[in-house]
Amino acid sequence: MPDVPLSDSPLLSARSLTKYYGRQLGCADVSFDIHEGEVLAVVGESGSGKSTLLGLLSTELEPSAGQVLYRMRDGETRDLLALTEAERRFLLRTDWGFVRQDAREGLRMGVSAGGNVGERLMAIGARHYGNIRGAALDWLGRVEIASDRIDETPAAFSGGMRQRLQIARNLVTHPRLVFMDEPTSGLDVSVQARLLDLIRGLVAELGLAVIIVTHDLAVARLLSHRIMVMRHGRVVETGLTDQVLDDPQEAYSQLLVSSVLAA
Ligand SMILES: Nc1ncnc2c1ncn2[C@@H]1O[C@H](COP(=O)(O)OP(=O)(O)OP(=O)(O)O)[C@@H](O)[C@H]1O
Repeated sequence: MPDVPLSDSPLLSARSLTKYYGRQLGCADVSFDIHEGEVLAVVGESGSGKSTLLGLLSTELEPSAGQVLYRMRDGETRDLLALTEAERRFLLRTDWGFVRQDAREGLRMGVSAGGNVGERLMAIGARHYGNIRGAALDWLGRVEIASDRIDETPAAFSGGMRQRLQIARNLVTHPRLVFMDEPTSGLDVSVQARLLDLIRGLVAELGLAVIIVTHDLAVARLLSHRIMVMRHGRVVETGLTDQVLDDPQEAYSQLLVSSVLAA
């Protein structure tokens, strides 16, 4: 578990977030705070509402009720629903990252690796080709992608490399908050371990706040300070990761931890 000093006021606060898809409940009454430098894992079985929650927090989905408050870079805390389109774009392009399970959704598959990283910089106004390429090279190095692959498209990359490229693309703008949706699922165990190591190192080094959705409790254990267990769209239990995993209080969390449930 990374050891990072935490700041005083929350970076993001979810307040009674609720989402219905028609009559189908996505998630209900979810509230929590996250601070800079803090990693929160959201765990639960398939259909428990994890992706819905991530969609609400990142403004991809509109809540049926509740709100998300976010402390902007100027220090002002804002209701995400009340942001202008330009402010929302700034968050999505600069202050937030989003690492997706399927790299094809998080990368531009027809654009070179260097272009994938450089594009995020250009979106925030970088224009100097040499600087952009330099920053892209630097970030490819940090995620352990050899510099001679910079002009290749991610279509030629392995699953692990694609995820590392997604990380570089997201982190190049120095976001404060990164959403991760099952970033290591579907990869071989050894590739997963290397990726988790990399994520863990970068998160600690950069003091990132991360909200990571995972069905894998080992991933939650390795990366997160706090854990939130969800079931049927509701939060069942929340607490420090080691406490919840070593001594779950709720019957459902006990089942989840004891692997009785296929999470
Ligand atoms: N677009 C949608 N339309 C209707 N119902 C949806 C939609 N998206 C999700 N749901 C429902 O909302 C509930 C929560 O789903 P969600 O995808 O958030 O769970 P999850 O924990 O992320 O699951 P998974 O791990 O399988 O992605 C489920 O009952 C699901 O069927």
